[in-house]
Amino acid sequence: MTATPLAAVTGAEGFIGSHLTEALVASGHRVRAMAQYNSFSSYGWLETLSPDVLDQVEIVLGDVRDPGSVRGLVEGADCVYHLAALIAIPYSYQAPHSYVDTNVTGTLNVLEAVRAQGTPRLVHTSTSETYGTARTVPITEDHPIHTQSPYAASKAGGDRLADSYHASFDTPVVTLRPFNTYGPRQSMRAVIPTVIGQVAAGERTITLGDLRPTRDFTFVKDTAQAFLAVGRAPAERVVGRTFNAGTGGEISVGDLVALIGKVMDTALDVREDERRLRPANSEVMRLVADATRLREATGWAPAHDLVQGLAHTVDFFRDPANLARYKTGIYNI
Ligand SMILES: C[C@H]1O[C@H](OP(=O)(O)OP(=O)(O)OC[C@H]2O[C@@H](n3cnc4c(=O)[nH]c(N)nc43)[C@H](O)[C@@H]2O)[C@@H](O)[C@@H](O)C1=O
Repeated sequence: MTATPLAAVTGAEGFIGSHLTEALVASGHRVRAMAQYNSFSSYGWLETLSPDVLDQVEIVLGDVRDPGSVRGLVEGADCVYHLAALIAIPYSYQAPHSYVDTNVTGTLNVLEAVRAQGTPRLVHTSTSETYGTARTVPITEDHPIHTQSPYAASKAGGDRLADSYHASFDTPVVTLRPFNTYGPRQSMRAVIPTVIGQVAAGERTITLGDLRPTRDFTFVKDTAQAFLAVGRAPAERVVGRTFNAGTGGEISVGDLVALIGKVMDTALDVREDERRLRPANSEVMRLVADATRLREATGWAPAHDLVQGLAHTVDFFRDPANLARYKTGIYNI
């Protein structure tokens, strides 16, 4: 009898991490999930997972900035999924040091722990933001890196460290680069929950920042499957490589508002509020994924189109119990 594989997940209490935790359990893993202690809630979204899932989850409190807690998390794991990060782009202009501490030093701590333990696989999380405004679309992994925010720079720093550990120590790292992921449990600060929340509150004129940027919105359950796919693919196909995870679709923020209105059966007007604009030249204007490499290496393909994913997301945010959780402090920035 083979032992149940143990996956260790940083950022498990967050948006994508909680969906990944569910997907790992559904595919036969035990999960050691690291949740960051905070004064609102210890276990974030992990608290909301079903008892059947939680039966297979060992929750440890820790922080990627603390090498000791990362070492404890990684011990004995068959695969480590590193998702913990500060993710809010606007806040990175105000608190860049925090982003370097968590996204660069935190990643270094994970790499060191994996190296010391000889963990068979590390899946490191990058972001489409590292490409900056697309020079050519769709964006392949060979597109130049152009970091237009401290957030993007901190994530690219983590990516470079991951590459260097593979080159220097043969650390078995795979880098997954998700494009804009959305869905249930996403922070209300992100654009899709912001719009759904305004409509649900009875607004018919939606106020946002820049309406022109285009994005490749990818449903969170598809992103979670992309993590699983690179976590279990044969090493020779994925280790030492970077993979985009996105649908290849493209929609502007303005058109997205109209589409959410359609899904919610509500006609919407939209207004730009210049206080929400990002600093000059910092907004990434265009991101569209070419995920051919991921599909060829693992067979991954998204199972939800934008309308289907938005419908699931609207259902989640319409449930008062879910909305109440945001008010009691379960959120991720
Ligand atoms: C891949 C990437 O994905 C996320 O970053 P994000 O792109 O900021 O995500 P979003 O879905 O909130 O914005 C999409 C677009 O919508 C624009 N936008 C306009 N007006 C508002 C507005 O009023 N609010 C927000 N939140 N966005 C707005 C905004 O400027 C952007 O062009 C992070 O998780 C990040 O960690 C990450 O790596």
